Amino acid sequence: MKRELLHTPEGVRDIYSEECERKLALENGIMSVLRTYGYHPIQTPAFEFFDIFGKEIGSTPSKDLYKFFDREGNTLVLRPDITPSIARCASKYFMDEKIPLRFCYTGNTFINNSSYQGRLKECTQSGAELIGDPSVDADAEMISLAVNLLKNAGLTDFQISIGHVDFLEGLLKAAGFDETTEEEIKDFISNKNFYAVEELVKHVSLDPDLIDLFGMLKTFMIQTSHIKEAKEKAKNYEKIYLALERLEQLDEILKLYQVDQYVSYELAMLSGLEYYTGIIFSGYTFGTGEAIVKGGRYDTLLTYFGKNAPATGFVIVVDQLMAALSRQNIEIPLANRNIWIVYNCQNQANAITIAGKLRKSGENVELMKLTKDTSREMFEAYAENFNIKDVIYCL
Ligand SMILES: N[C@@H](Cc1c[nH]c[nH+]1)C(=O)O
Repeated sequence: MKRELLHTPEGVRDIYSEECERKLALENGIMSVLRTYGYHPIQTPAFEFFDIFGKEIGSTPSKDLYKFFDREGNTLVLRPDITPSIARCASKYFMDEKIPLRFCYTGNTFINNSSYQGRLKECTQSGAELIGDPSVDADAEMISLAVNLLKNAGLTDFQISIGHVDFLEGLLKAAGFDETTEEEIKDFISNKNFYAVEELVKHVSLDPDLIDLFGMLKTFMIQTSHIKEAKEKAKNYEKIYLALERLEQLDEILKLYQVDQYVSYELAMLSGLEYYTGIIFSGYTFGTGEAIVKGGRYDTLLTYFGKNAPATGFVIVVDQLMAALSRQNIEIPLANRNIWIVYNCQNQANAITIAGKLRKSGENVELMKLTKDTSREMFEAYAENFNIKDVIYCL
């Protein structure tokens, strides 16, 4: 046998035994909370036509997509993100519906990123999308839902950082920078090099209010009092003003949901996804450098599929949440452990009858036949390793 046959490619991994049970328990927990908020489950295919994730959509860059062809010569893509698929689905099946549509899902996404720092190329996301509601109430529902999902998973120490894409967009527009300078500034920001931004801004003659607003980019965990101050300075810049006002309104509603202690505001927040048009947010905790929550408002994405509907949503990155829970020693309660019935040929009928009764009463029963290669002692020893609830011998 070739040893390589046992290997998986870089960036993907097997999940088995208890880890797999924990992951499924976590996913089920997330989905049941999403159901309590009225979200309808939906499943879309793991691969789609290339155009669903094309450049205009603003999803993952083409170089990071897994692309392949079908027999007809169509270019297909393993989904890098599930939101465009839900947008396609909502447009296809609910084109004329005017009331809000709520969908929830769990599925795997595939991004062909560089393998540095052992990043996973296949991730499980559980998420929610709320389509057809332009209001700040919908933004607040998303964020409070994300907080409650994390709390329900057992996390206590986490933060959701919230920003608005129009704060930076508005600043860049008001400053009148050319495209290259805009890109340069965005690069500085994504590398958290705010001094370079200030240097650059200092050397052009800008309204002092705008310079102050640029200065706010470097502050993490902005308080609502800062947002008020910023609004004063943004009076002549509508895009920036409205973004700040939206954040203020959001904060009020998050207080009603009693989740305000888990959120903070970050005006320099950027996302790799270009389809976002409003509030964006991501969640962090100890034990993983990557976001455990990612989301935001995408009011124009559905128009690519012919439906004119605003929308917002988010995902919990299940693998990252699993990693964080494990590093924080937070147990994921497992649904039910197995009972083993160890039997020999003569007692097969009896073993099957007992197993049937136990299964009816809700137990998980695994039948273990004793052969010439196994012994009662062997099963006794294994039972501990496999975290078995009970062993019944029919011998
Ligand atoms: N699809 C986004 C998360 C999201 C869901 N809905 C809105 N945003 C991502 O993969 O990062």
